[in-house]
Amino acid sequence: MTDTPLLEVKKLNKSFGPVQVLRDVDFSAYAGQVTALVGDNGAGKSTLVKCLGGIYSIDSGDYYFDGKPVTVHGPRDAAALGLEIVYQDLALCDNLDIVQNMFLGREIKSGLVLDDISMEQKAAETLASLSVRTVKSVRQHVSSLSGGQRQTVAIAKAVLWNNRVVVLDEPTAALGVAQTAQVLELVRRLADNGLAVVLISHNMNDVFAVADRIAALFLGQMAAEVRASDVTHSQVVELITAGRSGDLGLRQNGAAA
Ligand SMILES: Nc1ncnc2c1ncn2[C@@H]1O[C@H](COP(=O)(O)OP(=O)(O)OP(=O)(O)O)[C@@H](O)[C@H]1O
Repeated sequence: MTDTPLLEVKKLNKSFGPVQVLRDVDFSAYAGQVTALVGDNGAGKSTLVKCLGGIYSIDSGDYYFDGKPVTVHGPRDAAALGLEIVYQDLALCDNLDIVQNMFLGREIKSGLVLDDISMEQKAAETLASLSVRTVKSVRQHVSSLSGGQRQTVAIAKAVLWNNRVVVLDEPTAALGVAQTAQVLELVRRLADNGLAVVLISHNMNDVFAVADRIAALFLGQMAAEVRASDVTHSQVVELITAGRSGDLGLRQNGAAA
């Protein structure tokens, strides 16, 4: 495991009008690792990832990618760095098949016509590289897929474009037990393939099943960034609900200390 972050923000601040939502937030994501971003409702998780993805401009703070300072002024800048966010609503088109969804807006063309064979091959290769076996045909319409399969397609779409950081917003929120297990396996595989994965989750079982690191936001401040192996479920719950955990000692950043 490398200890140099692929993506890092320092002292990030973000307000909406008079309301300061993120205060001096430090956050890092590492290649080959899953970083769980946890926090109560309204703690600032979505706002943080939208700042990372250039959807919200930041008020102040430093953004580093591959150890170098970068400026992210919009989603295109984040996409150019290789960062993709997979939102809860997945933004898939029901009336299109898997290949069409994966290449939507970025179709491969041969001259003026769509190169369906290349796109089909690449879609199938991407799913195979992620060991996805639940999808029978890449020509299946997305409307016919289960929730877990849809999540899988959205994640595969995110990795198709050589992204280096993939942010997953509650990927198992709407799934049953078996599909949750499949999606978590996929999340783990993304990291094992070298991607930096950021997993927003409220589910402690999911977090401990796949995360290498846990970053806990509390009322817009980073309460702690810790290795998952260094903390217990109840310590993380304390960080989420109280912003601190009495017996975590110096490893936490001390937002509410
Ligand atoms: N566009 C906005 N304008 C004003 N306030 C906002 C805006 N977006 C978010 N907020 C506020 O910022 C705070 C953090 O919201 P955010 O959605 O980032 O939290 P979250 O941790 O993702 O919560 P949840 O788990 O419920 O999705 C909340 O108090 C929210 O009301």
